[in-house]
Amino acid sequence: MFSVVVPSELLERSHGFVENAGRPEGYEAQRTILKERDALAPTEGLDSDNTLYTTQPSIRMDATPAAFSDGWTECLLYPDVKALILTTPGFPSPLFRPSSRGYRLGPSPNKGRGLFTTRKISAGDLVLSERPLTLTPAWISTRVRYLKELTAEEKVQTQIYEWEQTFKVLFDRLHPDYRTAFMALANSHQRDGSGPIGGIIRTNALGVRCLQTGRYSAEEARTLRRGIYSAVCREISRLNHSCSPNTTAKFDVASFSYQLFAARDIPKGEELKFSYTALNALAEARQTELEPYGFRCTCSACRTPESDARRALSFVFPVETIEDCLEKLSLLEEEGLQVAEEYCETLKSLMNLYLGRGDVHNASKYARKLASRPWSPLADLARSYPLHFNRSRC
Ligand SMILES: C[S@@+](CC[C@H](N)C(=O)[O-])C[C@H]1O[C@@H](n2cnc3c(N)ncnc32)[C@H](O)[C@@H]1O
Repeated sequence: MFSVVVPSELLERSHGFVENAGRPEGYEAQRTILKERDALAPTEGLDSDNTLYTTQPSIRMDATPAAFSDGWTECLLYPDVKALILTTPGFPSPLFRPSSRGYRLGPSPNKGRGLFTTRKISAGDLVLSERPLTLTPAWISTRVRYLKELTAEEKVQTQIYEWEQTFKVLFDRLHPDYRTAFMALANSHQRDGSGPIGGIIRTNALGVRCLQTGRYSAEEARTLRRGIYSAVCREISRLNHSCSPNTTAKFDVASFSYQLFAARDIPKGEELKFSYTALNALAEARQTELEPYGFRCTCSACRTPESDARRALSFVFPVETIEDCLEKLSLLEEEGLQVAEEYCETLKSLMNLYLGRGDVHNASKYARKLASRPWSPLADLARSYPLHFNRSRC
């Protein structure tokens, strides 16, 4: 008998076509997962290593999506994360929505379907907000007992099979309308052993990094995805990828929603896209990151030979003088990287440099620009500066 905790890194390997995919013979699972009836029940006394199925925010058993339009999320999470959610100030606050719907779902050439604007959307505007259908850990420690020594791929396949059983319980808890929406999403993991639910999660999940409770170090979160969650959304998961994205998304714990913002002005009819990869990665590294999604990116950054050098430079460019900052902003803009935190950092530097010169007019201009990037933690800082804000946009 062999007993192994399969590291999450192994899971990353299976994509594309895997020969002999599926559950290897001869293993015995020993997971314990808690199903919960009362979403508001305290978490004290629960085993901190066992995940919990919970509906958040708490709803009545007979709730329907039509009657409760803000929706709710079926979650699989560790008890300390549930405690963090329940004690977040304002939770569960109602969804914050744009004044009118400004997008539609439609066919996107060679990309399946995607979201397109139905009116002009301005930089910094909220495009949509929604509660995810599901929220699951990006990494679950699963101890599996084997009756024979397995190959590395067989271990991965066993783990994938186990995950599917776990996800199936979550899926069965979804409201029938949500189940239909979930199953209608794309699945790029049809031939690597992933089950139908795990495949959809792997194809569509957006990372949630703000549910860290201190159990894991920043390094563990970064390299092993410990404490990071995956949210599958009905709408935002429809966004296709671009290396120069015109939107970015952020999870808000208080309203328990994913929010999508326009990173720059977007004309009517343009496809909304966000980035599935690290923004500072170079073209070949981005293509490698995209392999599990089953496509090669052909966006303009991937087709422009000078892009790599410009992208690399734009992330290391100094911000010591006003001229540096303006040059850096224009490099990032040429790369279409207004969503990068580096862009916001540069706006902050400009604001401070102009303030240092006593130039309140220009300091205010960049403070306003920073304040209109609500996805950045620096936006609040800009709003708190006693500058001459006015209503005009910059
Ligand atoms: C999260 S889904 C995006 C929505 C999907 N297009 C749909 O029809 O629901 C991810 C999948 O969309 C497709 N996709 C996303 N971005 C793409 C791109 N830039 N080029 C080609 N296909 C893309 C790939 O099939 C990928 O596995």
